[in-house]
Formats: sequence, structure tokens, C-alpha cells
Amino acid sequence: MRVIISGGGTGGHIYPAVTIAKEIVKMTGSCQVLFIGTKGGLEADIIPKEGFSFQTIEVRGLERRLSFRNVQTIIKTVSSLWQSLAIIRSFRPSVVVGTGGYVCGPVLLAASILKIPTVIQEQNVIPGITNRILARFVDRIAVGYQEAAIHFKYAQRKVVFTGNPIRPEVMSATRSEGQAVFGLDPDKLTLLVVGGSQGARSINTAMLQVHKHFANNPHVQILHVTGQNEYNNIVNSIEQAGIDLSSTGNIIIKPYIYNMPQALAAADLAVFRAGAVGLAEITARGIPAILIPYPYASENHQEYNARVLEKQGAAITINDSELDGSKLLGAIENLLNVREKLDRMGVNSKKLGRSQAAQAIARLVLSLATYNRQ
Ligand SMILES: CC(=O)N[C@H]1[C@@H](OP(=O)(O)OP(=O)(O)OC[C@H]2O[C@@H](n3ccc(=O)[nH]c3=O)[C@H](O)[C@@H]2O)O[C@H](CO)[C@@H](O)[C@@H]1O
Repeated sequence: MRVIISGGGTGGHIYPAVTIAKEIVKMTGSCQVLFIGTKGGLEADIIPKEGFSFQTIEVRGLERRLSFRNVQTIIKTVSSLWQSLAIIRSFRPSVVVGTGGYVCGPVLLAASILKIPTVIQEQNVIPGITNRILARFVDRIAVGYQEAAIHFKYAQRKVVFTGNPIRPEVMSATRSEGQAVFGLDPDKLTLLVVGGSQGARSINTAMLQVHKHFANNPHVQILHVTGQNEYNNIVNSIEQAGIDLSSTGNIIIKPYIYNMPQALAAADLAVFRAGAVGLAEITARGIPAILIPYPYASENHQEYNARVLEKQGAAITINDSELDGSKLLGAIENLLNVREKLDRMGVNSKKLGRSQAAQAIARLVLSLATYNRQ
């Protein structure tokens, strides 16, 4: 059997694609998977590393205003539809899956024109524009949050609540493995700070005060992932603040980590943006969290994601506009100092986790593929 999977732009669209692909391969035993993404997207880095075949089309996102660039974009989109039709005709998949990001648009549309079964996976409470448009054309929509269903107004019957897929390593990684990978001290509480797959400037800036406070602390250690673009600035600011990172021993700064499952396994508290996949991962592991939703995410969807966790007592939320060093430090200390609070949040977090989501999505995809085996 052959399957095409498309999704890209950010980790939040790419990791679900990888996870679904691996689950399908595992369930079928012998499935050829082809990924379609863009040359410039993060997928061009991640997918080949995961060992899957990868082809690209030329497509980019529309600006949310009238512009000459948008006219060029529409022309590119038409040509990307032709490119997608050609790739699909030559690969002859039994089913095509989209996990979000504008690259999915032409790919899933082309599959639907060619009458190949299609599934899209929507990670967020408020669906992205590409998936909303595609909803009319595809066969099934696998949603990460039950709350997303009402937004697919004319496609309700296609919606299946599966949860968001998480990499199996997120569940299988052990605390001691995580501690060993990052050189963490098993006797200290671990704070994991991640601003999504791109990093978050406001979190990075607020963290400076947190680092000053905890530098050399005998009970707390911090693993802070800054994002590629911010890394050098943040390391410089920390060192300018008088913290010698090589000697404190309890602060680790990374631009990006490829072994996030191990980092999660070692974490006692997470400071996160509210990207849907990151949230699926922390809830699957039952990690209490302080969430700072990215305020410019389309239709403020990260805040809606975060509120689902907050409502269940699994996280507390700080608005990005109100974030500063002392507020963040206060929230962290408040949780680390009251162990019962932290534990209760962890239990609530775990209740929201759906560690079997990838299996549910893979079964859904395969159930459609069987109609049309070639
Ligand atoms: C700015 C924006 O619009 N972001 C969106 C993007 O988020 P974004 O890609 O930032 O976020 P997610 O939290 O959903 O997913 C990030 C993924 O990257 C992984 N990771 C991250 C950092 C790192 O160093 N290593 C690593 O492996 C995480 O473990 C996770 O699997 O897609 C998500 C899913 O549609 C949306 O909810 C987010 O709102």
C-alpha cells in the first residue's frame, strides 16, 4: 500500500505527520509513505532525518490583506496544484493525509480531484484556514480537541474526535533516560521551558529573571529551549547578567532539541507556549504547566487550546501581554514550593492526555484506504 502525507511549516504540523506515518507503517507492516512539503519549511529538515521519502511543491501562505504578493501567491498555488496532481498520479497512493499548514491545500485538493480518499487532522481548538477550506473536499476530519468540531459547520458528519497524535517515544522515554541525555541531576526538580517549535521571544526575555533567581540553586534545574533565532542573544544576555553557564551546573540552554520526548520525561514543571501538539505531549505525560499562549496565532487559537487545560486544573495561563520576569518567577515558585498543588495539576493533566490518538488516526486512515486499494 502507498500513502501520501502532507503537512508543514511548523513542528506542530510536521510531528503529527511523522507520528501518523510511523503508526501506519507499523500497522500495515509494509506501506510506502511519501511526504509532500516545501523546500523552505522545517519539514525539509525533519522529514529526511526521520528516514521518509520527501518531495516538495512550491507554495506559500496568503497575507491577510490585499497585496501584489497575494496575486503571485495565487499563481503559485495554481501551479502547486498541477505539481501535486503530477506527484499523486505517479505515486498512486491509496489514501492522502493532511496535517495542516498551507502546503496541504493543493495536495489534498489534488487528491480529492483524483477521487483518492482523504483525511485531514486538525490539531487546534480553532481550526486553521487551510483545513477549514479543505473540510468541504475531504472524506474525514480527525480533530485533536472535541471543541474543534463546531467550527467545521458544513462538515460535521466527517468529524471524528481522535486527540492529537504524539510520538510513541513521548510515552516510552523514562525519567532516568531523560536525565542522562541532558546531564540532569536526579535530585533536583526540573523546569522545562519551550516556546514552541520556533521559540518565543517574550518567554525567553522573561526567563532572564528566572535564571538569575535559580542560578546555582541546589534544588532546581532548568532546561530552556530558546528557538534557533534567539539562541545567541539569550546566551549573551544570560552571561551579561553575570551568570556563568559553564559553572552554574543547573541551567542548560539549547536552541532546539531533537530529543524532546526525553526532555519531557525528565520534567517536573513545563513553561510552554500553547501549541496543540506540545500540549498533547505534556498532557500525555501528565506534566503540570504554565502556559503563555502566542498572542498572534491565527484567531488567537493558542489561547483557546490553553483554556482547555486551565479549565481542567492542568495548567495555569499567563497572557503574553502581561508576562514579565517577576510574574513568571512568581508562578514558577508558587508551584514548585507547594508540592501538592504541582502533583494535583499533574494528575489533572494526565486525565486530558490521549496517548492512543495516533493509533485511532491510523485506523481511520486505513479504513478509508481499503475502499480504494490499487
Ligand atoms: C505560532 C503558531 O501558530 N504555532 C502553531 C504551531 O505550533 P508549534 O509548531 O510551535 O507547536 P506545537 O507545540 O504544537 O508543536 C511543536 C512540536 O515541536 C516539538 N519540538 C519543539 C521544540 C523543540 O526544540 N523540539 C521539538 O521537538 C514539540 O515536541 C512538538 O512536537 O502548530 C500548532 C499545531 O497546529 C499550533 O497549535 C500552534 O499554534
